[in-house]
Amino acid sequence: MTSEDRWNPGVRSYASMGYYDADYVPKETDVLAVFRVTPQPGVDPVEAAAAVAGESSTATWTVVWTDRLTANTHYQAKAYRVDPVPGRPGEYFAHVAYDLDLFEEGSIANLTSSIIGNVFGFKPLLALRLEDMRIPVAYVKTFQGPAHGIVMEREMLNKYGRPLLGATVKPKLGLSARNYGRVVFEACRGGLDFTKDDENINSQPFMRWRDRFLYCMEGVNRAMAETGEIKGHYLNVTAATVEEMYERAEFAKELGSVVIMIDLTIGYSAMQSMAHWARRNGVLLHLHRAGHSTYTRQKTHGVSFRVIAKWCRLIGIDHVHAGTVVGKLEGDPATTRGFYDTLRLDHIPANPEHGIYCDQDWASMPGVMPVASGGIHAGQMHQLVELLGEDVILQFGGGTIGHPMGIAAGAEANRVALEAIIKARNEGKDLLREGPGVLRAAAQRCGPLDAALSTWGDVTFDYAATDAPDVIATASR
Ligand SMILES: O=C(COP(=O)(O)O)[C@H](O)[C@H](O)COP(=O)(O)O
Ligand SMILES: [Mg+2]
Repeated sequence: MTSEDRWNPGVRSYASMGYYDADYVPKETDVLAVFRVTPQPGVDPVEAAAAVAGESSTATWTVVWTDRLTANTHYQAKAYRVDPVPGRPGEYFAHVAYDLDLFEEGSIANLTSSIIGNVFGFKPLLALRLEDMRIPVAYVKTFQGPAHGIVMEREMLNKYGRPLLGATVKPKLGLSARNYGRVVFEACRGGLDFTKDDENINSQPFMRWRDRFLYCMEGVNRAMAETGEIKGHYLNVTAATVEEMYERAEFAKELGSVVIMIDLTIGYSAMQSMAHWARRNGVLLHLHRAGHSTYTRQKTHGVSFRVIAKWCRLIGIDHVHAGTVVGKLEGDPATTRGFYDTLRLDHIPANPEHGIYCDQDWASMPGVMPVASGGIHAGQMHQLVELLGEDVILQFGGGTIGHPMGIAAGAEANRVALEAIIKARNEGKDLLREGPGVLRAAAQRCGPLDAALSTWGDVTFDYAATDAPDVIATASR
């Protein structure tokens, strides 16, 4: 191609416009993205990858002469590697590099408007999934990061050496504020560290937010007085406007709450505003990933949750739901491990077996506390600790509130099970093999745990995972 051809008016391939460069060596400061591209029949995978690079950076469908008024090649994203996905005919991993200058500092809204802006609707692609991103340290440093982070949270709560325990109040909707507060009190006095509003508890006619906050904090304060431990209830401040969320958050702080909660549905800019508020006000920020499965679960189209996890860490969330593996909701063990590593570690090397396609260096940005929640119970405690480690919040909603002897007994069962399993871990026991025996032994001295094991001990959710990594063979498949 002569340079004159490149600027002839009309339509030409994205690859020939410069959006594919097999020789490109990414710079340390580039933002990298790995997409799973499924081209339409007859569309060349390299051209499809170039189109993704083009449409997510500077290109449109035709040559435009105004490109020549810019440092065009500098601003063009470049697809530099296209590999077939193992075992998935018709799908390709396309690696794309974006110069740092394409993005506004500290803005997930801006980053996402490029990377997942238009391109997911592009007709020549049957489907498109953002699998992973490498956020360069130069860009990491433009974000606040977790309002407090894992280390600081443990200091604030004065709780070390074990996972934290929580419960989502059930039923999800319909309780009056006073009864809701009773559930909070019972669960906290029984041994949990936290209780939690559900994702869809905001300010409905059956319970307005101010009443809920008052009765929840009454429950938290009474439980703290009774147990001598710090307790919290994630007061969900999700609302229609950011102004309203600020008002609710201020009231939570005024009542002495250590934590507030938001839902992913509020959007990235609102999340960033709330993260900045949380840092300014010394209140932990819990995020429920409500809605994420609409676009994270299916392998061929959408955005992997590992990317959402990275964005959450940059945004400044302190807690984020990240899966249980053994519970009622989607969670392949290897993929979930990738999410947990992304949230907690300082440096994460590429490891396709865990769905991690790019090295990620967080440059000491604090870690986000992952939350395991959704259909878990005390009988799984050994698996949860083995699979998810220590820096995690284990949340048993039904698995506390559904206990046959009552809510405080449900909480006690979970706390005793956890402490027995942590003791066994500290003694070097093999949790997966010996864990059930450890739990049975603890249940002999704890009626509530005995009742939990006989009610739920056999409950499992054994379904094939939808979102397992595509590598040659993994232990999880
Ligand atoms: O209400 C619950 C769990 O209740 P229960 O403990 O009674 O099943 C949460 O909304 C889910 O955990 C969310 O899922 P995820 O944590 O995967 O985002
Ligand atoms: Mg829920």
